[in-house]
Amino acid sequence: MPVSDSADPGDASVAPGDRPDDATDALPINELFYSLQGEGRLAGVPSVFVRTSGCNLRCWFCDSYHTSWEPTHAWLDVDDIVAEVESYDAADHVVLTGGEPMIHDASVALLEALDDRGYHTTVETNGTIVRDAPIDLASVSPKLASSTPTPDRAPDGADAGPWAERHERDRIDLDALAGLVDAYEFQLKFVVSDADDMPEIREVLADLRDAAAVPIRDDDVLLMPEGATRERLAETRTRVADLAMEHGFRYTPRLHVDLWNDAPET
Ligand SMILES: C[S@@+](CC[C@H](N)C(=O)[O-])C[C@H]1O[C@@H](n2cnc3c(N)ncnc32)[C@H](O)[C@@H]1O
Ligand SMILES: Nc1nc2[nH]cc(C(=O)O)c2c(=O)[nH]1
Ligand code: SF4
Ligand SMILES: [Mg+2]
Repeated sequence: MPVSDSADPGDASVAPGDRPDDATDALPINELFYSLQGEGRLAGVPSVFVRTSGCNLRCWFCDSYHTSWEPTHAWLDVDDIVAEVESYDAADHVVLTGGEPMIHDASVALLEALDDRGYHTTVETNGTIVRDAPIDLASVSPKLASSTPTPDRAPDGADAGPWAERHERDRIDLDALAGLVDAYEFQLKFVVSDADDMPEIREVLADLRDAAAVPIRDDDVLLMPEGATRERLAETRTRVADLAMEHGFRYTPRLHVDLWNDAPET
């Protein structure tokens, strides 16, 4: 279901002005669709994707530009989202993603409603916000320095502007990361462009192992090649696979890019 219509000015969240007054349990939804989980330890599992709009970060490479740099969405009540999810009869997994789904209070109500109906829930999150919700897999993708937008490195036509500083300030929050790994089944999914990313991954991991109460195994750590197109993935995936073997971490493909070139609703 394509549901993007109203445009926003592109601040951290979505513009409050276009939110219906009675929308206590509503979410700004950019798209809702049925596909295969393309990433991580559940890659290949048929899943319904609920993509919220609005993000507190601005990765230069964001493959969901219309939820971050230029957010678009329609406001949907949680009940209506659940009904749409239920219309995909074959699915028993739901992936809540964005944008950053954890910036929205109503994500908790949605996850509770999905849990009540027996769905397995994955939340795709940048790991900067912790909420208490029924999450079966916290798919945490901490953002490295190489994700920070700069005047030379921003999506086409976008102005990194104040986001360079803000993204850099907010992208790693060790307390939030520790809160997530302590509370939920988790995977840590790092977007990797090249070998220069590895020292920071090892540093974040060492700090997180100190901060967390639970063990973080090397196979909880996934290296995902940076690339929103087949062409770009062809440049990154083999070197990222080699890095996974060299460091003893897990590699994750991006099946939806291989299969559908990351077209909308895939
Ligand atoms: C669009 S984000 C939404 C969830 C959350 N904001 C986050 O970043 O984890 C979904 C996933 O796509 C990854 N991602 C975004 N752009 C990418 C790109 N160009 N190449 C590889 N992974 C990318 C993110 O790191 C995250 O794991
Ligand atoms: N097929 C498919 N799998 C995905 N796994 C995580 C995604 C996301 O954008 O969060 C995603 C996505 O956009 N499509
Ligand atoms: S944190 Fe996620 S949604 Fe936000 S800009 Fe980065 S990849 Fe895009
Ligand atoms: Mg995606």
